[in-house]
Formats: sequence, C-alpha cells, structure tokens
Amino acid sequence: MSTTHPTRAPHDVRLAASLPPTPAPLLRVRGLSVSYTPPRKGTHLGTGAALRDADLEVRPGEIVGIVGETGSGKTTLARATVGLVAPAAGEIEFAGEDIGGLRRRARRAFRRSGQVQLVFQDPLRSLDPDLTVTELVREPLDIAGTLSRAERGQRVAESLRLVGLDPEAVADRRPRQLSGGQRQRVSLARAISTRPRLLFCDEPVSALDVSNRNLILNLLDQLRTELDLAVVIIAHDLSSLAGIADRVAVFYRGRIVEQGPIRAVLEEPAHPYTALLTASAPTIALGHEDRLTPDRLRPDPDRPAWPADLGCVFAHRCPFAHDACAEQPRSAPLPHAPQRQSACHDAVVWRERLDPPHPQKESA
Ligand SMILES: Nc1ncnc2c1ncn2[C@@H]1O[C@H](COP(=O)(O)OP(=O)(O)OP(=O)(O)O)[C@@H](O)[C@H]1O
Repeated sequence: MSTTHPTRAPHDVRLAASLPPTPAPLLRVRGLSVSYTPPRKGTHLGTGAALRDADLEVRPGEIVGIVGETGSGKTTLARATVGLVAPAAGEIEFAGEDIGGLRRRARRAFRRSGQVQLVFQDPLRSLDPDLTVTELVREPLDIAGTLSRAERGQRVAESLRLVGLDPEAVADRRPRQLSGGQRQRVSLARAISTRPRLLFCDEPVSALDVSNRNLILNLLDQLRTELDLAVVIIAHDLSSLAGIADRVAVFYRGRIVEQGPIRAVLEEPAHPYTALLTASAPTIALGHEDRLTPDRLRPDPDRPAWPADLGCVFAHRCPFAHDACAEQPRSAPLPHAPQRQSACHDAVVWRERLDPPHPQKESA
C-alpha cells in the first residue's frame, strides 16, 4: 500500500508552486563564440577566439556582474550583444528576437534603436571632447530618430536629472569641464536617453575614487528600479560587484567558467578559478567552512608544466588538474543547485582534494 498522500504534491513541486514565476530572460546567449581574426582553413573560429561557447541569461530588472582578468572576453560579449561585432557561432536572443543572426544592415538598425546600450570604460576617452553635455546626451536620440526635437530636449533634461545632474548647470559644459564622477553620470545619461531595456557598463567605476564608486554603483541600482532596466556590470574584481549584483558570471581566457547567484558563488565557489579570486580578496570571501587561501589553490611547483592550450582553460594553473582535464569541460548546472553552473569536471568534488593549510606559509 502506498504511504504517499494522494492529494499532496512532492515538496519541491509545492515549493516551486509557491515561488513567484521567473520572468522570461530579456537576453539569452547560447554557445556564443566571437573571433576578431579570420577563421583558419577547416575551422569555424579564428586563431585565439576572444570568446568561446558562452551561455548567459539576463532577466528584466536584474543586475548581472561579469568578472575576469584583462583579455578574458568580457567586453567582447557586450560588443556582440550590442551588435558591434558579429558572432562566429552561437545565438543571441534579445526580448525573444534573434539578434545574433542579423545581417549587417539589420544589425546596425538594431544598434541604432538603442534598446541595448553600452557604457564604455573611460568617459574621458569615450565622450567626444568637442560636444556639450546636451549634445552628448541627445546624440543617441538623434541617431534613433524616433522623437521630435522638443521631445528629445525634454528627454535629455529628464535623463540628466535621473543621473543626479542639474540640466541647467551642466547643459553647456564639455567633458573636460566636469569632474570624473560627473563625466561618468553624463555617460550614463547618454546611455539611458533611449530608454534601453538592457545596459552594459564596462568597468563603470574603475576610473573613480572610492566615494564616487559607491555613488555610481548606487545610481545603477536606482536606475534599474526606476527604469525597469537590466544591467550587466563588467568588472576586473569581484569586490565592486559584491554589494550590488544579483548574479555573477566569471570569465577566464574567453570562457565563462562559473555563474550563479552572487552570494552562493562567493560563499562556495564551484570552480577553482573563482575560489582563487575570492581567496585573493578575503574581504569578500563569505565561506566559513574552510579558509581558502591562494597558497592552497596553486599547483604543486614540482608538478610537470601543463601546456596552456591543452584542454580546460584553467588546467595549467589548477592544482586539481588530472587526465580528464585534457578536454575542456562544458558548463553544466551543479547537481545540488541547478541555478548555478560551473565548467569544471570536478565542480562539486575539488574541495575534497584540497591540501591542508600550510601554517608556516599562512602566517608568513
Ligand atoms: N578589436 C579587436 N581586434 C582584435 N582583437 C581584439 C579586439 N578587441 C579585443 N580583442 C582581443 O580579444 C580578447 C578579449 O578581449 P576583451 O576586450 O573582450 O577582454 P576583456 O575581458 O574585456 O578585457 P579588459 O578587462 O582589458 O577590457 C583579448 O585577447 C583582446 O586582445
């Protein structure tokens, strides 16, 4: 005789039913590869593809952090999504529309529509020094060409106010006549002037001092609420994302090696590279159960060198690399946490192979 109550659904089904429905992704990237060099004969990717086989989803109103060292492909993902570079392979879907497969002219029309905007790294270099603030913020509206002249004027003033600038005070100034924080606000006003649904911010605070950093990050948080904006923040270091991002994707040498809700990723990294990042920034490492230190996450110096281009992108720096790592692992959901993904053959078990801490080295 069955002991299960006939009207009672299993626990996880009841739990799922009690949760609010997850909105459909605004951006869905699947198997995206981008190469800046022409493909070699017999291959579909150029030598040294800048981005390989990337999967990423961004939901409306969400803040997703992208972290990784220089040259790991973060900006390339943003440029491909905005339509500045064509993918070599994979799909990019925005609001249900296939934008990765658009031909050159249609891609340009999408870019000009301003539905996805990119805020570049350094406002001093990316803002035209000869234009006034009004001209800079109005330019994307002129390009999109959907508003009348009067409406554009109103939208410029509204956008400046949204980023905390007084339109009358800054309208006629040029970038050099503004402080670093004000310039970054002008970049943001320019990006939101078309009322995009998705904003990529490339290192939005790296050129700013600490007090301005927090102001700009708080402003991004505020804008996502006020404009129902999804924001992708690209950063070198996890610490600038810790207080603001809902989810994080970790890039290493052109691949997304781990992604998931930021707190879970910081508390219990599922990829040895993420563990190394958190261990190198102890102020943000939230895990308590074993203190990961960079020492414990480096290969044994006596191990024979692993060729940097063999298999897993991180194997040459990974203390846990073994024969299976001669093949690049696909990114896969963690068995115990399907909302998280790791591209590690040993995503769940590498911790068990950690050497004990080296007391002398740690106290040194
Ligand atoms: N226009 C380009 N032409 C050729 N190669 C490029 C171009 N832009 C980027 N690359 C190369 O593509 C790779 C990924 O670069 P990308 O700018 O996406 O990295 P990133 O993670 O954003 O780095 P950073 O943090 O320094 O901005 C790097 O090897 C880079 O040299």
